[in-house]
Amino acid sequence: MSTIAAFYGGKSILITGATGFLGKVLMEKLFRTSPDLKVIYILVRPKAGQTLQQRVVQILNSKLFEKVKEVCPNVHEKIRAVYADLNQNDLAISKGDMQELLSCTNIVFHCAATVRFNDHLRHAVQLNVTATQKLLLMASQMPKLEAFIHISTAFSNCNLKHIDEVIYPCPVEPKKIIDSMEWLDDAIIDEITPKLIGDQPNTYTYTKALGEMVVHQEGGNLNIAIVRPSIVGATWQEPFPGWVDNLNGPSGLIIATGKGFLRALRATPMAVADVIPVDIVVNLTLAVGWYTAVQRPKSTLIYHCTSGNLNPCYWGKMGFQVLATFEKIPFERAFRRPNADLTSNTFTTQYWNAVSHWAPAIIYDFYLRLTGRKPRMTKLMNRLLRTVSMLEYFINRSWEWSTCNTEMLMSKLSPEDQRVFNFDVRQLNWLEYIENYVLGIKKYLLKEDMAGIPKAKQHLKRLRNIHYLFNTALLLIAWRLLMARSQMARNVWFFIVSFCYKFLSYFRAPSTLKV
Ligand SMILES: CCCCCCCCCCCCCCCCCCCCCCCCCC(=O)SCCNC(=O)CCNC(=O)[C@H](O)C(C)(C)COP(=O)(O)OP(=O)(O)OC[C@H]1O[C@@H](n2cnc3c(N)ncnc32)[C@H](O)[C@@H]1OP(=O)(O)O
Ligand SMILES: NC(=O)C1=CN([C@@H]2O[C@H](COP(=O)(O)OP(=O)(O)OC[C@H]3O[C@@H](n4cnc5c(N)ncnc54)[C@H](OP(=O)(O)O)[C@@H]3O)[C@@H](O)[C@H]2O)C=CC1
Repeated sequence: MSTIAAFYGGKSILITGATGFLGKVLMEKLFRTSPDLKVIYILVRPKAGQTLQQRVVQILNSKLFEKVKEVCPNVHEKIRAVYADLNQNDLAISKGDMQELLSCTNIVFHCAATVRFNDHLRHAVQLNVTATQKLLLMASQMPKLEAFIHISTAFSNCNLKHIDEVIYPCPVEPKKIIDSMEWLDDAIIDEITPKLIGDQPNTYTYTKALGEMVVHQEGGNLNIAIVRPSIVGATWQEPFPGWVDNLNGPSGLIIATGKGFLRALRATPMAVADVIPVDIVVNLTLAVGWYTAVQRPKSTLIYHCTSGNLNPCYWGKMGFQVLATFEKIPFERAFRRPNADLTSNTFTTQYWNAVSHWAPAIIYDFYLRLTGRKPRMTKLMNRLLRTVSMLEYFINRSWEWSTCNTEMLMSKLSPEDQRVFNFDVRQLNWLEYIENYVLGIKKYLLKEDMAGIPKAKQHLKRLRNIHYLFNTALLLIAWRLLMARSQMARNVWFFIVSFCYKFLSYFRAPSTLKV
């Protein structure tokens, strides 16, 4: 029997961000391995016209939870959705709910965050810093609390090249930032944001670093640990390979490449693609929860959940494998054939942007206009290239994360726990993982049917023929124009034609002799 699974049995667990990518996989694993847990409280807000209950039902009815429903048939009774909005100062939790949470919770997993790189600083601070502060305050009033696990990111200190499992000081104290957000107006915040974030690339990594500092400063006597995952990708093994349900990290760019929109990317092929499967992150997080509660380490331990130092994959290799997978498993209704280049040269990137992104988009919009339809490709391209520019920082650099605490924890696990809560990234086969990732995007994100693959392949063949035809026509037109204007071009043309003629006559002569 797994010690970790047994530990969560009978426990009341509070999860924030349970409706997010990581939160859902965390909840699934908890129910699957510890079906006898008492209750999982999830802090949820209504969204997109759905009530809390509708959101929970939607999650439970998804493919991700199919196995859980077999192992834990009464799973719906064990989830308690609590209305909360972490954007509000009091978190908008009702008095009754608050009392229940305070008196019953044994473990807190704080996953909620805004992960948007370009979020307004006020909003990012509210969610990633102030809400963390409020949750710590709540946790300090929970008499039965055994551990508080905070999910941060390995990129919270991405202004450094080598990152240890420690909290680095912030140039401005989080408390001062929180205070200033209360009285500064949006325009002034916009103005000072670049100065405040300094050498951090965006408000997300900046506020995640502030969030860690808040945990460090205001954790008091709580039993706290911080997990820092790198770029979280689709599931590796559990509950099944390739599950993913949002565009974050590489997923959006894989779609854009597979659909033929993205044909070139400013990325360093030899930079480490520090992607980590979401089930590895979840297994580590649950092991950390157990260890923190049972061993009660004297200080707050930080765990890096990264792949680069133990089993590195590079952006070049990843791109190559993604393209190879499209040969076998193409996406439907592609705009162009998937074929992209990675280049670290800015000039080449601009050239490819003009030739491979803007030109086809403008031509296609022209065609749409001619056929009486609304042009949309240039707008889409604009958004795509803006997104790409936001991600470029992370695909042109490599970082080194030390993983001493993570390795220490692995060594403390029994062989059974190492199997059930496997977070050994050395066992991951990248080629297989990437193939399953692309397949998972097709199935679970794009919701495309596998039966449509032959048709998608035919569509790509048609696109290839159009591509060849278009290029040939373009070449002929260019040549015709050149011939009309340049004597030199005419001379070259004459030389080529007479050479071909002589070449053919040479072969014709012996064959005529034979006859
Ligand atoms: C041999 C060689 C062969 C070579 C072959 C070459 C082959 C090449 C193969 C290529 C594949 C392999 C390479 C993969 C590279 C991966 C890089 C990953 C780096 C990630 C690092 C993460 C590190 C930090 C990790 C963390 O700790 S954080 C967790 C990660 N956090 C995020 O990933 C948030 C990202 N997003 C945003 O930050 C916001 O989204 C924002 C983007 C600002 C827009 O923001 P905005 O302009 O305001 O507009 P939106 O409305 O948001 O979006 C506007 C529209 O863009 C859509 N869209 C949102 N996102 C994405 C996204 N990703 N990708 C694509 N589209 C996206 C959205 O759907 C909407 O489309 P629509 O619905 O309009 O059609
Ligand atoms: N994805 C990645 O690549 C990485 C993620 N991380 C960290 O992992 C954690 C989880 O990320 P991930 O699952 O990918 O992110 P998602 O964007 O998928 O999920 C974010 C979660 O936070 C919730 N949330 C956001 N705003 C509020 C609010 N005002 N009130 C209540 N809940 C709110 C969302 O709820 P709702 O559904 O209502 O929007 C959602 O459940 C984050 O802390 C992130 O920083 C770290 C490294 C990489």
